[in-house]
Amino acid sequence: MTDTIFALASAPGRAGVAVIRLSGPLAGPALDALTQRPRPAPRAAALRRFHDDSGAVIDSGLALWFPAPASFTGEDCAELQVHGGPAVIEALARALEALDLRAAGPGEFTRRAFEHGKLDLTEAEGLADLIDAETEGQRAQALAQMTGALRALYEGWRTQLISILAALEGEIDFPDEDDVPDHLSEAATEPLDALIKALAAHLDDARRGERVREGFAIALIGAPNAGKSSLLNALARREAAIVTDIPGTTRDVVEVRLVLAGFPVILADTAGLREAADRVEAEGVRRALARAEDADLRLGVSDVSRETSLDALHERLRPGDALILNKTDLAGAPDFASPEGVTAFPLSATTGEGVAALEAWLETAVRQRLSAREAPALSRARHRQGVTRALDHLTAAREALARGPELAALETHLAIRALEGLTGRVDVEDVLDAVFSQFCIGK
Ligand SMILES: Nc1nc2c(c(=O)[nH]1)N(C=O)[C@@H](CNc1ccc(C(=O)N[C@@H](CCC(=O)O)C(=O)O)cc1)CN2
Repeated sequence: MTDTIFALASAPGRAGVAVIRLSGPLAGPALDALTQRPRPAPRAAALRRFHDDSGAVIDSGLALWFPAPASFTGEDCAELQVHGGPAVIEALARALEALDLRAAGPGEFTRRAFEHGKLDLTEAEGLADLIDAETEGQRAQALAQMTGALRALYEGWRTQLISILAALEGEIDFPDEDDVPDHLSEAATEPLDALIKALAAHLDDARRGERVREGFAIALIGAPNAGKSSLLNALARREAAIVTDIPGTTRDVVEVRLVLAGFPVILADTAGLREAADRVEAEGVRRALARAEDADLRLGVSDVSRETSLDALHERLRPGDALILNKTDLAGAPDFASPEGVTAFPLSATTGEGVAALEAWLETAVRQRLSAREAPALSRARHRQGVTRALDHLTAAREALARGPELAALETHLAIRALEGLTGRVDVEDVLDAVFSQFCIGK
């Protein structure tokens, strides 16, 4: 028989109310034993006293009963909404253990919901992301995924592939020598081409969904003492990085997290780019360059009161990046050209003059690059790998068509399997373990 599990579903610590959730065949009997009263009507809250095995009252609170299959997990479930004190929760946990229930591990409730078909793997991931969401953009993306946006997309592709596969298999079973190429082109070529296009477009999204989930990376780069750390502090509105007038003060990468336009942003200050004085600084410069390379957007910072040529900095910037002409308080309005597609911002990180204009521009840039589109975005490396694998098999299927249906059918079948791995239709035990172990206890 399946274990019956319980867990604190609300956050641990003192709180107004704590929610303890039960799932499994003993949920109903445990509720009866704790309350010593008739079970509440399904999904309706009832005020009850909760007793331990000696009959002593632990607390009074709300009891809820969710009979299978109409529950979050699809099993019999119950909820105890009690006073949120650590001793209350501890005493209830001991009473539940005495009734043969066991404490749940991370993600166990959601895993049971998945196993009972209440949600697919992408929806479970969306639920985990919703719990982790700290910004509005993350919340909106996670909610869409939790309510089936990616599931619908991947299941839709799978359905189309199944009819393509049926056409190819029909061709294998009943070959019609005369018009095989025609038949195949009608039944498979065009739909395959359309799907290849759709999967490629889904992948070619500048990693938008992953950026929303993990953070949009902005790197500050420039010569030593150009004012990168001062700018980081000005944008973070706190003294996150050490600022001195000694060139080479920042040796490693310093990160701050910001929210711009409702999206998470990781702003990284890096070591100044110059011939390093020692091995530690050299490593700092190497890390600075690597960070600049990987960032979604670069802010090239220059000191216009001292620097005479920005050529070296220009080389590191790409269209869409910004050139910061810093220290206008010392130099006045600077006269430097910026590379093609790079926006220049004269400002003073110390006085704050011009910083608001940069902030407004950054906010627009992040919004433009990360805002939701009509089609849902893939949000994890797992999705990217699965869709890439499906696309590779579809491309192989398309190429194989010219040589008859057999190989094309095999490759189409493999593409279907790749999509089924994404939604969790085919059990991939290690993938399930990886997904559900990221959940908190009680979810
Ligand atoms: N107190 C409490 N609040 C909560 C949850 C919970 O478990 N308990 N949730 C937990 O995540 C979220 C709500 N999600 C839920 C999802 C499905 C069902 C559920 O019972 N589904 C049944 C019946 C649906 C119906 O009555 O229409 C089903 O799908 O069959 C309950 C909560 C957020 N708030």
